[in-house]
Amino acid sequence: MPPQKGHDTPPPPNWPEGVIYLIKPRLSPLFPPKLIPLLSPNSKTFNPKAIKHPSSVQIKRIETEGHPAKGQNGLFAKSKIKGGEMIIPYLGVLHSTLIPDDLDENEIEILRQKDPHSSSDYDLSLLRISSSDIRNPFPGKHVSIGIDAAKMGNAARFVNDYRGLPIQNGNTGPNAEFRMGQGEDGGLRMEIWSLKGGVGKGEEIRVSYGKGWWGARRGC
Ligand SMILES: C[S@@+](CC[C@H](N)C(=O)[O-])C[C@H]1O[C@@H](n2cnc3c(N)ncnc32)[C@H](O)[C@@H]1O
Repeated sequence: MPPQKGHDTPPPPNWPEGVIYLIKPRLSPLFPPKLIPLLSPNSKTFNPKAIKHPSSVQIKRIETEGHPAKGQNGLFAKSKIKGGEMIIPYLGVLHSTLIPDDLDENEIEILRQKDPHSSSDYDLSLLRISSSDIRNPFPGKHVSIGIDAAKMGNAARFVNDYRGLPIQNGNTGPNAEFRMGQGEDGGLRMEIWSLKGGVGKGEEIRVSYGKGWWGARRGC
């Protein structure tokens, strides 16, 4: 089968149809060029380096009875991952929201609902800066930058949250976490790191999406 149009390179096994495989983050067409120095502090241009699929992880369909994401995919360790290792950067579309300081809560909510990324289950917050931050090129506006992997991303988009997942190696909590990091090119990015105990061969990599993520979806 020829590679799906739009992929950066042929995707890893079990990659779903309809999602574009990336080895570099992409900028949303609406991303303001003035914000690029925030992403690439060492350069005025956005020119990230390619990131290969790590041999330590694989995407697998979840068949385990009782797993709340049964029938979906998850991210699994193909070989043992030691504690405190960077497992994989989270790639997707980098997008931004500018919120004027003088908006009230209702107006902010209307702005949020207009943002197509706000309803994505694959959207991570990368950076928020207040209007008074000296790095902020938009006076009077709060800037948020996110990474949305709903339509395009790498294997990191398959990492599930630990809540409600079956016990694994005596553990029901997360074995990995999101951390802000910098690529070889100095570019700001979000990464998945193993926690202290590491991840055993064959085990699912599980993070916490945070209470806010679940609160927004459960309406609590
Ligand atoms: C970032 S995606 C994770 C990958 C997803 N399982 C897939 O196959 O594309 C987030 C989605 O995974 C599912 N998910 C992740 N963790 C979950 C959990 N602890 N309980 C139930 N669903 C979960 C939910 O459907 C959620 O919207």
